Amino acid sequence: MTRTPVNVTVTGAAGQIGYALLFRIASGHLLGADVPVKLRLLEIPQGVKAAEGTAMELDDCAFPLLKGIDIFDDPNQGFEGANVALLVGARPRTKGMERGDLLAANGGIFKPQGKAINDHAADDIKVLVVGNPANTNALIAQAAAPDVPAERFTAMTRLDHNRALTQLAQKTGASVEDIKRLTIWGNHSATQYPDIFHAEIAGKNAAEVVNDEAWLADTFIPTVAKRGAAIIEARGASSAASAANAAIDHVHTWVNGTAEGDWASMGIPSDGSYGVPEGLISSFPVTTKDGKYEIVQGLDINEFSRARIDASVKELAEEREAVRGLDLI
Ligand SMILES: NC(=O)c1ccc[n+]([C@@H]2O[C@H](COP(=O)([O-])OP(=O)(O)OC[C@H]3O[C@@H](n4cnc5c(N)ncnc54)[C@H](O)[C@@H]3O)[C@@H](O)[C@H]2O)c1
Ligand SMILES: O=C(O)C[C@H](O)C(=O)O
Repeated sequence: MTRTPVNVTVTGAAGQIGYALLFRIASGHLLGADVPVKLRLLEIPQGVKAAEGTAMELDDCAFPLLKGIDIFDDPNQGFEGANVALLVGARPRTKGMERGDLLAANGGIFKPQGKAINDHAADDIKVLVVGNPANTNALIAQAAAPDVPAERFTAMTRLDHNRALTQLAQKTGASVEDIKRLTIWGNHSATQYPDIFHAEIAGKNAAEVVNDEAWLADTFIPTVAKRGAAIIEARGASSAASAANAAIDHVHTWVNGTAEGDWASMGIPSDGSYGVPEGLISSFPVTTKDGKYEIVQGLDINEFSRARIDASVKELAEEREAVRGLDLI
C-alpha cells in the first residue's frame, strides 16, 4: 500500500542543526523506515540560497522516502499542511551571551510562526521547538495558536536527557542502553535538573549504584546542565549534530512510543503535576503511545530533587513573566 507522505516543516533549514537534521529526516530516522516524507524548508530570505544548496544535496542522495522538497521564506506557506514542525531557526547563543538575552531577540520569530501554524498546519500538527530559549519560545508559539491543542507544542530537552545518559554510563561503566527512567526536569538551561533517583541501571536503582551524592551534586548535574555552554566554548558554535540527533529522538519517541518500562524527557505544557504551575512548558518524564504522551505520575520527589525542580520552574515562571511584559504571549 502506498502511504501518503507526511509533511515535515523545518525552520532554520540552512543553519547548522538544519544541515545535520534534514538528511536523517529524509532517510527515515524521524518517523520510521516505511514513512515517506515531504520536506518544507522555512528560512529567512538571506537563508534561502543556502537552503536551496542543501535541497540539491538531498536530491543527490536519492532517498527513496523523500517525496518532495519545497523552500519558503513566508511562514504561512512554510507551515501549510504541516503534520510535524521542527522550529529550529533562531539566533544561537554565542560566547558570553546569557540565554535571557535571547528572549527578546527570538520571541519575535515564534509569535508569527505560531500564528502561521494555527492558520495553516494540518489538524494533527505536532510541534517541537529547538531554537532557544526553547521552552519559552514554545510557549510564545503556543499562545499564538489558540486553535491548536496546547499539548501539541513541545520543547526539546532530549539532548539533556541523552547527555545525562552518557555521563551516568561513563561514571558507572554501564552501557547507555542499560539505563532506563532517567528524567530531565524544568527548563532547557543551566537550571535544569537531571534526576537519577528513579533511574535504573540494568534493573538496579541508579542513585544506589552511584552512591556518591557529592558526585551527583558537584559533577553530574553541572556537567549535564552546562554542557551546551561547554560545547560552545570548545567548538566556538553551539551543538549541532547532537541537537539534531535529539530532535530526531524526540519526535520518533512521540510518534512511535516509548519502550515498555522506560520513559523519556520532553518539555511539555504542565497540567500542574509535581507542583509545576499549569501552562509552563517544563520538562517531565513522559511515556508515549499512539502519538500521545502522558506524564509519569506518582514518583516520590525527595528534598534534594524538590529544591532543584523548584529552582528551574521558578526560572520558567520568570521567563513567562518577561515575555508577557514584551507582549509576546
Ligand atoms: N534545545 C536544544 O537542546 C538546543 C541545542 C542546540 C541548539 N539549540 C538552538 O537551536 C537554534 C539553532 O541553532 P543552529 O546552530 O542551527 O543556528 P544557525 O545560526 O546555524 O542556524 C539558524 C538558522 O535559522 C535561520 N533563521 C533565523 N530566523 C529565522 C526565521 N524567522 N525563520 C526561519 N529561519 C530562521 C537562520 O537564517 C539560520 O539559517 C539556536 O537557537 C540554538 O541555541 C537548541
Ligand atoms: O545554544 C545553546 O545555548 C546551547 C544549546 O542549547 C545546547 O544545549 O547545546
